[in-house]
Amino acid sequence: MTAQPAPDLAVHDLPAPRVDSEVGPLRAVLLHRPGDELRRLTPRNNDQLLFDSIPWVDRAQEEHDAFARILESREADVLLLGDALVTALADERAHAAAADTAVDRRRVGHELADALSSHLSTLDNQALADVLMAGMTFEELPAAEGASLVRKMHHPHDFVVDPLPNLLFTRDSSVWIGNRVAIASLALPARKRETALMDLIYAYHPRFRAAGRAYGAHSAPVEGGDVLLLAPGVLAIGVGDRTTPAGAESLARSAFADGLVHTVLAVPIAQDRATMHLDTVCTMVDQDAVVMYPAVRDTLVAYPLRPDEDSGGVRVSGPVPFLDAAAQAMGIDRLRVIDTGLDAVTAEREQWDDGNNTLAVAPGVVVAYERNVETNARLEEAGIEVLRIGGSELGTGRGGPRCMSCPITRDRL
Ligand SMILES: NC(=O)NCCC[C@H](N)C(=O)O
Repeated sequence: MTAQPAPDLAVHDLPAPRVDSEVGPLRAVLLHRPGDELRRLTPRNNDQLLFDSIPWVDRAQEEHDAFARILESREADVLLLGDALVTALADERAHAAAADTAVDRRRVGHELADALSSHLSTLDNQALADVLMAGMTFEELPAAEGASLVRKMHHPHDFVVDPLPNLLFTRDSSVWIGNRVAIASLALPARKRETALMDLIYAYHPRFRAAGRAYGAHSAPVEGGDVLLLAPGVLAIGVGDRTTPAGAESLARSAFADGLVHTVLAVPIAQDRATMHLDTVCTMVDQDAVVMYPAVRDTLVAYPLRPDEDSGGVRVSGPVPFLDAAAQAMGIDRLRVIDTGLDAVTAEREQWDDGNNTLAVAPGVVVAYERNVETNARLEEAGIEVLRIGGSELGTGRGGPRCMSCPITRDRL
């Protein structure tokens, strides 16, 4: 079996992939509607799978549907990752490669690996996509497959293929810079396999066939939540819990080599769960404005990187204050900071609940979680339009509207 042809896609009617900023009007975006992978979370595995509690899945889906509707109401075409994966699997090469991305021989042993691979190859596109996203337990593997020692010794509820509950955070696994896509190299074991799924989608979905790649999925870790396109030609890359210095340097090298940017600011951030990515403390809300966690406002620094014309490599300077370096690279007098400026406890609570993690749908218009009442009020006082969404269940994975979205096309400013 079993790749079935994809339905005809009117790919030419869709806006061409291209992202030059954080705030240009959003025209196409990749989201992931949370599904059965969230139903795998238990109090025993949620820490390892990077969730802080057990989400109520039906409600999470409702919250996510409302998020998608808001983006559509602002003229953004919403592509769902699950649909994109099924479409990609319609290509026989993707279907054949998919089993390899799911079968970990070291873990399941050679006997079972072969049986599992051949079982996966018999699945239709939708069923295979479901396993790739939601994983599979030993008890779900048909009894006839692989009566191995590994199978006998595992509990029936153990995973033979791990679920990927963090697919929800499409921001982290790929990033568009100009007309190229960088597939992230995710740092933690719970998310590493997301890279392989993004690789299949970008290689085999008809919509992305012409897309060039930047960086390399097997380079040092870079996660998209750390990558902010401050202005055309200017990237900020957070370096901390997830993205490593080597990852930032290798993305910079690649973006310079492709002529996508002229400056990269490598920005050290604390290696804590609360600040796992740069976009947990700072996101752009307008062409010249960010919302920022006050605790980092005056301490954030940057190491500016520029192409070294002589060596063809990367020249580094700094550290210098982040806000100054950003304004200079962006060619503006100053970067306006809407700091959440509240009392320290409220600011800390709202930062934890992704108050700083907004998604701009146009300059001065952002989507934000409604629960961050004080931060949203400060944004509105500063003239930013705030489109509120519920996130009580979505937020259990510690990510907000920016984390849950990968812009594919934004209009140029
Ligand atoms: N850009 C982001 O901050 N993404 C949120 C990712 C949350 C996810 N549970 C993780 O720990 O990777």
